[in-house]
Parts: sequence; C-alpha cells; structure tokens
Amino acid sequence: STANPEKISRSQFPKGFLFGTASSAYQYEGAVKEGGRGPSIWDTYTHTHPEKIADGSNGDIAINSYHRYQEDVKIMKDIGFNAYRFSISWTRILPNGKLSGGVNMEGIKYYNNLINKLISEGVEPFVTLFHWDSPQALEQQYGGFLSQHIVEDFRDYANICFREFGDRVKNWITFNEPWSFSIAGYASGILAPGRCSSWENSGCSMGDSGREPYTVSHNQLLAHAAAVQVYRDKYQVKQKGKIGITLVSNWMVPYSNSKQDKDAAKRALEFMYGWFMDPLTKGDYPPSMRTLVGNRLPRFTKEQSKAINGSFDFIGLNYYTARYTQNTKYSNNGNKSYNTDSLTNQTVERHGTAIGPKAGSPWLYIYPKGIEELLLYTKKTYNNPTIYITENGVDEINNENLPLQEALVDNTRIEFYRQHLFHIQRALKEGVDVRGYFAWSLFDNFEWMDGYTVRFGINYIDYKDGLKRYPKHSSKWFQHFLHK
Ligand SMILES: N=C(Cc1ccccc1)N[C@@H]1O[C@H](CO[C@@H]2OC[C@@H](O)[C@H](O)[C@H]2O)[C@@H](O)[C@H](O)[C@H]1O
Repeated sequence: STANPEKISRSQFPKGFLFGTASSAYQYEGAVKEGGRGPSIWDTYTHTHPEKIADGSNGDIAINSYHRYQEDVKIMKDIGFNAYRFSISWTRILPNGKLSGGVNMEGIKYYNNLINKLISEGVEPFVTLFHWDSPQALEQQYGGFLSQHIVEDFRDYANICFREFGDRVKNWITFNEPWSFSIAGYASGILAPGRCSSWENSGCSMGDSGREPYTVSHNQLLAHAAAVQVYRDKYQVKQKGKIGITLVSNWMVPYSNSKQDKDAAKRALEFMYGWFMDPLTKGDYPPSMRTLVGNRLPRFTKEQSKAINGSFDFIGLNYYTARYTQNTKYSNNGNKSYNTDSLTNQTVERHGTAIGPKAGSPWLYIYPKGIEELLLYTKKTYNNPTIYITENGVDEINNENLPLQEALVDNTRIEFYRQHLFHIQRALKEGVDVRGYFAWSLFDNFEWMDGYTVRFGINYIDYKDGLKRYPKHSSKWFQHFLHK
C-alpha cells in the first residue's frame, strides 16, 4: 500500500513459503551432563575460560529446552510458525565423538521425542548437524577440525542421524556458519576453541591466525561433502529429503564510488561468502583468495573438488548486518591473519554517519536492504540456487533493572522484522528462489561470548524466575503477520 510503502503481509509470500525460528543445541538445551551427553569444546571453553564470556556464564542449563521442549513447541505453534530449525548435539549421539566410542541411545531418544512433537504439531523440522559444539574427545585426540581425521568422524555421526531421523527429517543442514567457526574460533579467538596468534591480543595461548582458519574451513568443507555423499548414496532416494549448508555473510557497501573501494567490497564478499560458495558451485576457492592467501590456502584434490562442487540442494543464508568496505594496505609487520589478508577495511560508519541504527550488540547495525542485495548477488553470482534464510534477527542489551512488562516491549525488533521481510519479498519479485525464513531466535538464549547479556528472542526468558517464557510484542506481531 502507498500509505506505508514497507507494509508487509503473509499474502505477499508464496503459499508454501515456510516461516520458522532457529536455535542451537548448546544455546538452548542445557542438561549438559544428562542423558549420556559427552563434553563438547563449548563445555571446556566456558569452564576453562569464563573470563572470555561477557558474564562468565555457560550453557550448563541455558534455557533448559532439553526438559521443556514440549512447552516450547506449543509456543511456536501458537504463534503460527510451521518450521523449526534446531541443531543436534554431536556428543549426545556419540559422547566420545567417534562411532567406536558407542552410540548413546538416550540422545537418539531425546531427538526422536523432539522431532515427533514437532511433526505432531505440523511444524517442519530443519536439522543442523554441526552448530559449533565439536566433541572434546576429538579436540584432544587430533585437534578437532584442524585435522582431516574429523572428516570420517563427522561422516559417521551424520550417517547415524540420517539413519535414525531421516524418515521424518526432510531438511538437513550440515554446518552452521563455517565462516564464524573458523574466524571467531581460530583467527580472533573469541569463540571456542579460542585459538589465534599471540599478537592478535585476544588472550589466546595457542594458534596461528594466518593458517588455522583456512585449514579449519577446508576440513569443514571436506566433512560437509562427505556427509552429503553418504546422504545421496544411502538415504536420499528412499527418504526424499534435501540437504544443504548454512552460510553467513554481511552485505558489503563500497565506502566510496572509487574502483578500489568497489573492488574491495567484492573482495570482502569473496573472503566471507565466496570462501564457501565458490567451492560449492565451482569446486575451488575464489581467485582473489588464491592470489592474496597463497600457499596458506589449502588445495583440493581433483576428487575432493568434484565431491564439493554441487554438494547441496539448497543454501541456508544467515543475514544480520552490513559494512562499508574500503580498499586498504596493511603493514602489520609481516604478521599474517585472515583479518588482513583481504586488504579490506570494514567500517560501520562513513563520514561520521552510521550505516544504520545500532542494535544491542556493538557489531549489529540494522541495514535491511542488505538482505535483498545479498539475495540478488547470490542469484546473479551463483546461478540462482534455492535459498532459505536460516537466521535473521536483532538483539537488545539485557537490562536487569527493567521491569518485566517493559522488557517485553521490543519495537526495534518489530521494525527489524518488518523491514527485512519487506526486502525479502522484493527479492522474491526479482526472481530469487528463496523458500523460507527463520527468525533468530524463538527465545533469548546463551549468546556465545556475550552469554546472557544480550537478548535475541521474540519471546523473553526470565533468568531470575525459573526460566519462565513470556511473549515479547514481536511474537504478537508475528502471530498477526502469520494470521493466527
Ligand atoms: N553470531 C554469529 C556469528 C558470530 C559469532 C561470534 C563472533 C562473530 C560472529 N552467528 C549467528 O548469530 C546468532 C547471534 O549471534 C549473537 O550475535 C550478537 C553477539 O553479541 C552474540 O555474542 C552472538 O551470539 C548466534 O546466536 C547464532 O548461533 C549464530 O549462528
């Protein structure tokens, strides 16, 4: 309507378009020592380095979804969502990471209960196999994703999940944001396992920011391809499901109209998004990375390149924010890091003006048009793949002094969703094959290095009173938007 050009309604999306919310095991489940679960690197990281978490917290209890999933599924159903994205904890299925360590039947039982509950409520499960919680046993044994041994162990884990759940789960996501796991875990060291070069001054005791991120992304891609191979060879014909991978990217806006800055914006996209999209669609890393990273960038064998190229039925895309990007030279006296390899500098403001309104977290600036630009860029650059937006959301700072009723008023979040959905339906009109949308997140939860100090939920969790769930205004907004 002309009144509010960014007015948005469910009827502007295709009938079969899925609307859901997203979560992850370590951020939601809790019960870390229950049901036979083995330790993950996030258990080790939060307990060994509480100082690396804003409030020194951890996911031991999180929001206790392990015991409250029945209530949680009812909440999402009552809002009107028809899909739910969650991750399986590798160490609930294989407590020691390996098949030889034995399969934990209590873990199988828990996820069967969750999947059955979702299906009984008409909610489509989207299951992520890896959302950063690697088995601690494999970290100790061979350095986890730093070693190619992870490929066969991940493949064995994926095989168990396809076999046990694949009769009901028809949408599989192998990895969540391999970029974040590699960069935050091995270049800046702010996520588990917290490795980086000593000169990155993130208080890392070990690591190499110029090599390890590239090794870890390479092994995630190899593991992804191995799991897809198993799915296609053994399960897909019978189970008729789809399999993909979830990537994250910022939208990159050239800082100026100069050719250098326009090239820099494209290079920044290649280093964050093309790093994975190029191997998945062309069988090798972007030429810009080959040139700038040189022998620190691993090579694919011919067989590996063939296995990775085309190894997806859909792409999951997580979008949060955008950056101004300028061409730059670095002279960090020979210290090599992913963070400087791309010769780009990303900023949140230009000539004193921010790229958009700031959210709770210091890195989250709201730039709705970026989701449309990123979708169009994907269509144009990567031959119009099927896409699901597997995460999109905004946070507020957790203010302990705010009365409950005030904490439920989240108008910024309502505007965030209205504007991003508006730009997604514009991308749809321009022929982008986007088939569903998952808000991050159904509930406030353990937000990694920020612990419980930021809130992303469309529903509020009262951490001071039994983790009670309360609807924020944005969940009411979704209820109306979804016509419930
Ligand atoms: N947060 C990321 C990517 C990331 C994380 C840390 C450092 C650099 C980049 N990705 C997605 O964003 C979601 C929101 O992430 C929060 O964003 C604000 C940060 O302050 C907070 O620490 C982070 O958890 C996560 O909860 C999902 O698990 C994750 O898939």
